[in-house]
Amino acid sequence: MNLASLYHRASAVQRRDSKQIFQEYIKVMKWRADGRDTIIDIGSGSGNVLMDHIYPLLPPNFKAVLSTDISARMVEFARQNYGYIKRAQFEVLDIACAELPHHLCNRFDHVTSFYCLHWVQDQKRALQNIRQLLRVSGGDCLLVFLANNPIYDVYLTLAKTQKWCDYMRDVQQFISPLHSSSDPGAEFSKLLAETGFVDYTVEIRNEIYVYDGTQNVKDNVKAICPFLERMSPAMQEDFLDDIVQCVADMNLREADINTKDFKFIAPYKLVVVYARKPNEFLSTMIEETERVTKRLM
Ligand SMILES: C[S@@+](CC[C@H](N)C(=O)[O-])C[C@H]1O[C@@H](n2cnc3c(N)ncnc32)[C@H](O)[C@@H]1O
Ligand SMILES: CC(C)=CCC/C(C)=C/CC/C(C)=C/C(=O)O
Repeated sequence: MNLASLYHRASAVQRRDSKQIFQEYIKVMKWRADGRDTIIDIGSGSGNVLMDHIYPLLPPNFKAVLSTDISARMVEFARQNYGYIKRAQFEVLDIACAELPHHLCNRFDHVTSFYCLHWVQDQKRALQNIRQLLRVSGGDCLLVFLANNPIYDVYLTLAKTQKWCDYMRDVQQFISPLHSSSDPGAEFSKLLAETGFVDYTVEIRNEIYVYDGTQNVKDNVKAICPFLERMSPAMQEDFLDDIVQCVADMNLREADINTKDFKFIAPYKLVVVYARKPNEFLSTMIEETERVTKRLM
């Protein structure tokens, strides 16, 4: 994702869910007795959720918050817009990378991530890295991401058409790994156990978001759709029109008598994970086992 300024403006559902869930979990998270917490946020995008909704709720004397994203353009946009915040830092980071930069290992009291992990196909790798970001003993993470969303069915439908298949051959890479899971909670819980988290909850929340107006839903799709940058501007408009028609064919579009436009209904499943890293002894054992396993592979 690279359209930072558009995402900054067209990300209402992401802001709504992230803010609400953080307000709930702030009471559950294990904040340091000295209040000097360090936080890293994964997939911060334009930084609006982290800086406008999470940062103001952090303990008053927290030490630092690191905003990270795989996209250098997103990181630069966030730095331009929020770099004035003294305790905020900004860094490019692929949470599914094979090896974490050494300076990030075992450094953070908390890992947060909002609306990012459904973009990551290797979620086990991501969880291993998240665990390694946390301080050796303890530390916790709050992860909020999509299990499924109708936009993925729209992508899969259009990818089969003669008209768009050439632009969407890698469509599967952009579908949430849990989109077609019959039990996303169990699937992700298994990953958490396999990556050494011993104390965790996984909630699957059935949510709905209503997009008012055709242009609004187009802007929200445009902000996150990975295929548009492969098309000319004229083709982009045609593609967005076909997305809207596909949504209508799925009976997710309703006439809005007040505006003579339409409302677009998006029912989706949201995964909310809260997990704590085990104590030092157990952590060390797990990391040693992982190192030996890697050497034997
Ligand atoms: C939908 S945005 C979410 C932004 C912000 N967290 C929010 O809640 O609005 C998803 C972000 O995840 C980033 N992303 C995708 N894959 C990633 C990866 N492997 N590692 C880190 N960030 C990634 C994208 O570049 C994008 O900025
Ligand atoms: C009715 C309908 C399909 C509306 C489009 C919903 C939409 C824009 C979903 C985006 C989901 C997503 C991948 C969000 C993100 O990563 O931030």
